[in-house]
Amino acid sequence: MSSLLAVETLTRRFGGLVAVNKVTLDLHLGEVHAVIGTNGAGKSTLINMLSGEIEASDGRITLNGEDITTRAQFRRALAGVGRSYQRTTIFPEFTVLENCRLAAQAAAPKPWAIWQSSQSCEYSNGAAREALEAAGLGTVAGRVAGTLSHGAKRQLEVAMCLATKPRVLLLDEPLAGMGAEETERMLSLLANLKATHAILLVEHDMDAVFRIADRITVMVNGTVIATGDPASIRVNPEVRTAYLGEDH
Ligand SMILES: Nc1ncnc2c1ncn2[C@@H]1O[C@H](COP(=O)(O)OP(=O)(O)OP(=O)(O)O)[C@@H](O)[C@H]1O
Repeated sequence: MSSLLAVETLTRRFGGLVAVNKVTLDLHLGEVHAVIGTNGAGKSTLINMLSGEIEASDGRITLNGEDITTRAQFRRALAGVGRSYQRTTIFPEFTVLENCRLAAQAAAPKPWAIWQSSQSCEYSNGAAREALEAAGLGTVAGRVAGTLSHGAKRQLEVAMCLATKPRVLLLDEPLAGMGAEETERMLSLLANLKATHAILLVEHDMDAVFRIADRITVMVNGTVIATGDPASIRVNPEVRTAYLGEDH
């Protein structure tokens, strides 16, 4: 299977600290690839380099075989790399649909359309509605976003990401702060989305990761110590010692 997004020896230094050290991994359509690691392992830095928020110090990122290592963030988004954030990025006073519509418009193929009222923009409306349906929020499109539950807000963030029509989804802790029911909803959403997307999932909820991931990459201090399917990662002695502890 050819990879949609590939990372080769990707490195990021902050002064003397090597936050991400020669990381190599790839993302495939139809796969959830989870990246796990203790606090400070370099997971967010990795996602930030993939989305184009921060520059790589070294290494290469390719999207569909094309080198995008130095491509600006908005150009990567247009090319199909979408991300959600650890922090909530929605506008609480706007409706669910409006939030999605703004995300769609910002990533519209016609950037000049930003001057057009998003309400009357057919493209943004269509993309927003489609994304809300896919994220299971179709019935709350008219609700003011700030009144949603925490779990629904995280779903909205995924919907906003979907509204940009990405092929690659970079998800930074989408389950953070969720209750059991909300977690289930998000996991079934991800299971549905993976058929049409390549998904990178950074997540601290290990039970969820081991259930949903097709592949897991384990990072310690910026370096990948193991990559494999959940069964092989679960029994990997180095991973158990470095990260998982004895209860997995
Ligand atoms: N802008 C920055 N300037 C300097 N150091 C940074 C910067 N961003 C991250 N770091 C450092 O890089 C290392 C990796 O951080 P990063 O946030 O990527 O880890 P993480 O695995 O995402 O952690 P967490 O699970 O807590 O979110 C840490 O030591 C962090 O302090």
